[in-house]
Amino acid sequence: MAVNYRLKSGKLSLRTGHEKDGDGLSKSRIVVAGKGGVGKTTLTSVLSMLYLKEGRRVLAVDEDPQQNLAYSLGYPVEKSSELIPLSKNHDYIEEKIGARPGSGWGHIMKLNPDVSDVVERFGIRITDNLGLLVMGSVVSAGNGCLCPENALLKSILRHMRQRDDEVIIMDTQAGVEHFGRAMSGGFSKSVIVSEPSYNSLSVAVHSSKLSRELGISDVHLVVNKIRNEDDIEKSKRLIESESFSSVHFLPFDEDVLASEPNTGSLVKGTGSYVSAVRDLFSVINRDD
Ligand SMILES: Nc1ncnc2c1ncn2[C@@H]1O[C@H](COP(=O)(O)OP(=O)(O)OP(=O)(O)O)[C@@H](O)[C@H]1O
Repeated sequence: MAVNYRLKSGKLSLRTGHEKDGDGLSKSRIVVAGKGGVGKTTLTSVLSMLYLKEGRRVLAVDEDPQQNLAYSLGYPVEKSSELIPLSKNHDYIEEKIGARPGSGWGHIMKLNPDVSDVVERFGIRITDNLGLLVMGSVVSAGNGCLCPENALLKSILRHMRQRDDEVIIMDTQAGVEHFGRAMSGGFSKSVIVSEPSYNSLSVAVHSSKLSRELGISDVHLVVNKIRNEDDIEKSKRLIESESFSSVHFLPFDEDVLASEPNTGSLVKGTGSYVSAVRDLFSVINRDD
């Protein structure tokens, strides 16, 4: 099956805010976005593991309310009650923002608090080189509610410490608010995941435009769960109007479903999905 097709019109390596550490290794910050259920968490997890295999440190950030990234990375499901997202940690929110969620109006909120301690205090160490921060999200009718939870999440992305040679990779909820937060947090690349359907690709094209408008211009598209050549041809037509840094087609692979919830076994294998993700991995890191 054809995978990792790259659009001729695609621009490569437009980057902003891309830091290098003392050894010249890139301090990448990657945001993974897309419609619900398209495969964002699985991909975030497999990419994280590929970075680990290269000897990099990874801080995986879960901004998806489904909160499945932990299990996908190997955190025991039996310990789920210990996974409290930061958006629900009311004591920390009050300590940093000066207001408790749900405490009503009339408080003066600190909008730029020092949250550089967040990874040390609340990060979950899954392995020596793999940390996880479960952010959670704020469900609100409109975008960007001015509530203490949102103020905290925004500050965390802006100020969380990134260690030398560490990659930060963030799994997001469906929607677009996270691009604003990611940009203010210095994210340099977005990986937009879609299925090969009209609705899903429309969201992907819209997300790509927003990502660029909000300052993240290195945008890679992943069309996941490809079952045949028709899926590829249809997808190419539907994304014609948009230019991506690269476009990748990942096959539908029963092994992915069988591996749930922990993607560890996938990465050890040579199945069609993980092989295609390895190609994606080398393209998104090509210029780092
Ligand atoms: N290439 C693939 N082949 C087969 N199944 C896949 C593939 N990629 C992901 N899946 C399956 O699709 C389902 C959704 O995947 P995942 O949870 O990663 O998506 P998501 O975008 O993070 O979802 P949500 O938005 O609900 O958090 C899972 O059951 C996963 O195993």
